[in-house]
Amino acid sequence: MAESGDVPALVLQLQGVRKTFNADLPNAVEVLHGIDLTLHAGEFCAVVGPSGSGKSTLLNIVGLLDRPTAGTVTICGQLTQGLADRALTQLRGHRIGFVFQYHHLLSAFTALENVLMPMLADAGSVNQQMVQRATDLLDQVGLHAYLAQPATQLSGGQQQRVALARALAMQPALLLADEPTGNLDTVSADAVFALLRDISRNAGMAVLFVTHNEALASRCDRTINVVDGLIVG
Ligand SMILES: Nc1ncnc2c1ncn2[C@@H]1O[C@H](COP(=O)(O)OP(=O)(O)OP(=O)(O)O)[C@@H](O)[C@H]1O
Repeated sequence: MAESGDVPALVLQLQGVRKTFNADLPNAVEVLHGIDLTLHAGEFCAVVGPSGSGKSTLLNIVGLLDRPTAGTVTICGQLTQGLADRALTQLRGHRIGFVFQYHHLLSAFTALENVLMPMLADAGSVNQQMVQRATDLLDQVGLHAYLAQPATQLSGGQQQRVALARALAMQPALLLADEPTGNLDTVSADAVFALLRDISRNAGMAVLFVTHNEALASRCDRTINVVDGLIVG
C-alpha cells in the first residue's frame, strides 16, 4: 500500500469540512465547523470526544454516507465533490469498510455467507475465489470453525469478528469503526481491538476508530479529539 520511496499513500484528506443539518430550515444547526484531516495508509487513528461533539457526523461524511455542506473530501486521490450518488456508492464499496457498534449481520445467513455479501453485491454472483477469500478472512479473525454457523448462534464477540471480516471483504484502503467494541465485555473488546490493529498493520489499511474507551484510544498511533464540531489539540 506504500508508494515508491516508502512514503505511505494518502488515503483520506478532509479540507474545511462543515456540516449543517436542516440547512434550509429555521432550526438549522452547524455541527462540524471546518475539519481538516489527513490519514495515510496503515495509520490507526482514534477519534474521541464528548457525546454530541460530531464524531458520527464526521464518520458519515468520511464514509460518503452523507455530504458535507462545505469543504472537500478526497478518498485515495479521488475528490468526491460533485460525484453522483452512484459514483459515491462505487467508491465507498471499493475503498471503504465499516464496522459499527451493532454488527448488523444478516441473521438468516451463516458467517461465511455474511462475509460473502459485499462481494456478491459488487459482482452479482459468487465464485470459488470469493468463497476462498471469505474463508481466509474468517480464518484470520479466528472463526474457521464457525464458517457454517448461522450468525444468530455466535457470541457477541464472534459476531463482531464476522462483521470485521465482512468489512474487509473488498480489501478497503480505509476502515471506519464506530464504537466497534462498545457493546462487548472487556476481554472481547480487547481481542477485537487487537485483531483490528494487526490487520491494519499487515494490510497497510488506514483506520478511523471512534471510541469512548480511553485505554484503547491510547493504544492507537494517533488520537484526534473532536470537541463542539472541531478537532482540538
Ligand atoms: N440528522 C440530524 N439532524 C439534526 N441534527 C443532527 C442529526 N444528526 C446528528 N445531529 C446532531 O449533531 C450533533 C452531533 O451528533 P453526532 O452523532 O455526530 O455526535 P457524536 O459525537 O457521534 O455523539 P456520540 O458520542 O453520543 O455518538 C448532535 O447535537 C446531534 O443532535
